[in-house]
Order: sequence, then structure tokens, then C-alpha cells
Amino acid sequence: MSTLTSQPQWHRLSELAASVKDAHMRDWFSQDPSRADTMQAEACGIFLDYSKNRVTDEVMTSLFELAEAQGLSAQRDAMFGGQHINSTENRAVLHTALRNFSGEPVMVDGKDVMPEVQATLDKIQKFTETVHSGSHLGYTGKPVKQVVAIGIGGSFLGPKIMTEALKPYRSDAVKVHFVANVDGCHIHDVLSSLDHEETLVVMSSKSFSTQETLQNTQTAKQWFLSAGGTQEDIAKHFVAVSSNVKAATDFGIAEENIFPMWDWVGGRYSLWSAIGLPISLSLGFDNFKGLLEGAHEMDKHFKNAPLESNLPVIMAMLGVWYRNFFDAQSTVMLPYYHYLRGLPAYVQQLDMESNGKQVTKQGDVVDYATGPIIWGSEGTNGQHSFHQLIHQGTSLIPADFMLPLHVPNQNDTHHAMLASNCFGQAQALMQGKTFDECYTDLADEGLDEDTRKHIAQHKTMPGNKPSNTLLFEKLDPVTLGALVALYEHKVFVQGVIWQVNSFDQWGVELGKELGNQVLDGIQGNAQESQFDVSTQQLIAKFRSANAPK
Ligand SMILES: O=P(O)(O)OC[C@H]1O[C@H](O)[C@H](O)[C@@H](O)[C@@H]1O
Repeated sequence: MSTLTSQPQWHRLSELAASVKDAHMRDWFSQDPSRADTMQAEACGIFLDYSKNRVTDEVMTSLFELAEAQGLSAQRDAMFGGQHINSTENRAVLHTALRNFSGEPVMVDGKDVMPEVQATLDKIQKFTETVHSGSHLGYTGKPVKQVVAIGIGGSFLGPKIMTEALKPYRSDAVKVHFVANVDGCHIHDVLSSLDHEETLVVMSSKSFSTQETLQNTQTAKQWFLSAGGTQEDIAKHFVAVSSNVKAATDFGIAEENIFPMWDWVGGRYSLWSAIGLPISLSLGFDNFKGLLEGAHEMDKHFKNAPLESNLPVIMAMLGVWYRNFFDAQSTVMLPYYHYLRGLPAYVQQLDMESNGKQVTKQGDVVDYATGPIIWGSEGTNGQHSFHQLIHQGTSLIPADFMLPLHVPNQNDTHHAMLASNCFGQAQALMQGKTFDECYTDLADEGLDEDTRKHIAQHKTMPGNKPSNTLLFEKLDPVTLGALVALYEHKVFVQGVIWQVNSFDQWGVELGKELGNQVLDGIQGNAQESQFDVSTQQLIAKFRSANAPK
């Protein structure tokens, strides 16, 4: 038996789960009018109402005790302290250093990393200001007006989704376009409308070895050269963000155009590093810094707040409760704010790449469930599609609702409708609708008795479906930084509970390797027999369809 499932707190939680399963939240709310007052927490401008969860005070206490028993405080200190907690890659995990405004040093292997972090921030600021002021000129003397940001995974999702979420804060100086997929349609669509003389390409790849990013950058380079630019002009139009300076210079990027990052920043935690350069170019450096400041505030909260009022800990332990004691396979994220529509995809990478693991840090196969499937989309759109399954399907799907109390260009009617849908859905999921209520509602329909019962059966909504609701004043850069850091730390806490290494991603690495091998097969550079017969057949079909006519 693993350490986790042999913890006394685990046993206690199993007993509590058995006793809570028959209880209905609807009854708890009517029995205890103070439930919403006690099951709430607030930090860094984010208010969390977690009263619509299938938990009692005793459950919450036991969940916090489990967190302590699993060594949360010590592991949190180990992360912030620069220890090599990414054990399989023997690396520190210090995205928190990238937004450390405390003035305190952060030591990695005996060296303070803060001077390098500050120097890189200064470089981002200077570069952004040069571009925005129109003094960064292309090879024909025109100022840069368009930026093409090329990257994938963590070198794409963070910058893309943050600039989307902060659309009202964008600068008019440049327009930033993102390209990730190796599908040539993507880069073609982006480049075809741009003037190469006023375009800057930002190539972001921590490793500088990712197939998609290298190929898209090659294509952009060819586009630039064939439109009239020369090899010497590349320096004015191409910059890179990478921890692999040699590979970047070998590729042809001038050394002064390389923004550094470090192996102690994981891809999915890298938006706070120079990978955030496109954010700064899109929103201006002050807004980029605002994001970092908000995240730093959440770091302090996570480090210092008692577990019972600690937002990431509360949300993480609720997730553990449903994943391990209710067999919930997934968690749905429901941002009720159009500009935040990308957050589910962002958290999907963050959470699923971090905690989609099956062995503990010690290498033992787990005998309990780990990371859930993360999915979702913006409200109210989902209400007209997948919410049906959350209301009446057979899976328990905990939900995170989120809503800004004010939006840009606020139209009060729209915003009140948005809020009422958000709150109404959470309420409906919690309360459900009983058979008797449905039966009564059908009184005026003129149905015979059997039909009335039959329809009431179908309309019955079990309720008791859990959700958190997160509210914030408005989604400014500081609040968004805090919100993203909240999810980062939630994922960290769950990794601690499940004893997994949340900072490697061997499954994804395998995909990169296999993609290259199959490419060799498609290009005729590999023995067919090395592939299974199904893959051989697919390669053969592709080769024959694309053979020169
Ligand atoms: O930045 P790169 O080295 O190009 O890597 C891009 C992405 O590659 C993989 O998919 C990793 O799992 C991601 O975490 C990473 O962000």
C-alpha cells in the first residue's frame, strides 16, 4: 500500500465520503444559513465561494490534515527555496523567482538567480519600448507594426491566452499574431496578410529543438528572404527566446537578439519569463509587469496563509476529494467572461501535463487516481451544449465558475444576464429539481397521469453537483497574474498529495521523438520495418498520395 492510502487521514476521509454521499447540499443549505459565510475565502482580489461543495467542516479539516501529513509545508518551502524538486530532470522549479519582487535573493545551487532575472526583465522592457516607440526599424527603415510569435505548448499558450484575456489593455503600437501548429495552414494564414518590411518574428522555444517551432520559423525565414530581405537583414526581424543559446545562434539568430531563460523554468510555467515577451509587446511592459506582480501576491498568499484560508490549498484539496473519494474523472472550467475563454486550455496544459502521472516520485505505480481531465469553455455558450451532461449525465463533474464583477465597455443588461446565468447554473447544479417539483410544474399542461409522471421523471435533476465560484472586481493584469498563479499552486498541492513529479512530461517527450521517427519514414529515410504494420500502412498511404506525379 502506498504512503498516501495508508495515511490515517486517508482512512478518515474514506469514512467521511461514505457518510456524506447520501447527504444533499440542498438540505445542508437549508439547515445552516451561515454555510456561505463560512465556506468562503478571499485573497489577491479573488473571492472564492466554495459552499456549493459536498463537504462539511469536518471534511475540510480532514483534507487539510491530509495535506499536512503529506508534507505540504516542507515541499512548498523546497520549491520556493530552489531545491531540485524536479527529480527526474534534476532541476529546481523556480517560476516564482521570475516574479519575485521581495528584494530577497533566490538561490539555486548556491547562486542568486535574481540578478539574471532582473537583467532579462530590463531587456524585455527596453526592447518593448524600442518597438513601441517606433525606433526598432526593419531593414528598409520602416518601424515594426506586426509581430509573429512562434512557439508551441508552454511557449505559446501562456502568451496567447494572456494577451487574449487582457485585450482591453493592448497597445496600438503593434499587433501580435501567434503561430503554434506545424500544420502549414496556420503560418500561411498569418504571414499572407503581413508586410515583411514591418514584421518582427519572435521565436520562442526553451529547448530550441521543438519540430513545430523550428519548422514554422524556417518557413517565416523563407518568406522573409523571398520577399526581398537578405540574410544580414534577419537580425532586424528575428529574435528568439531560449535557454539553448548555441542552437539559436546556429540557427542564425544574432546573439544580442536572444532573450535567455533557464532550465529551472518549466515550459508550462514559463509565461513569466522572457517567453512572455509577446505579452509585453502586445500590452506594454507595465502591463506585463502587472501580471508578474499579481502572481507574486498569490505566491506570498500561498506561502503564508493558513491552510484553511489558503485559496490554492482549498481548491486543490476539494479536487483531491472528488478525484479520489468520488471517482470524478474530470473538472470543468467555466469562465463567464469572453476574453477569458482561453483559460480552460491554459489550465488544461498546466494541470494535465503536470499531474498526468502514474508513478510516485519514488517510482512506485500509484494505487489511487491522480490528475483529472481538465476541460471547459466560456459561459454562457456551454449552457447550450455540454451543461446538459453536467446536470443530468452519470458523471460527477466538479465545476469552477468565474466572473468579473465589471467588464470593459460594460453594458449593464448584458452583464447582469451574464452574471445571472453564471450564478443560476451553479445554483441549479447544487439544488437540482426534484420529481415532485417537476410533477407540480406540469399541473397546467393537461397531461394524463401516466404521461405527467413520465415527463416529470425525465425533467428530474438530481442536483448535488459541486462547484466553486470565483469572483473578482475586474480582470486587470494584476488579477489575471494572481488567478493563473492560483491554478499553478493548486496543481502543485495536488502533486504533493499524489506524490508525483509535477514538473516532468515524459509522455509529451515521447510524442516529440516518435514524430521525428515517423517523419523519417514519410521522407523515405527510415526502414519501414521499424514501424508496426498499422503505422507502415498509414505511411504508405500518405507517401503514395503525395508522390511526385
Ligand atoms: O519551448 P520548447 O522547448 O519548444 O517546448 C515547447 C513545449 O514542448 C513540450 O510540449 C513540453 O511538454 C511543453 O511543456 C513545452 O512548453
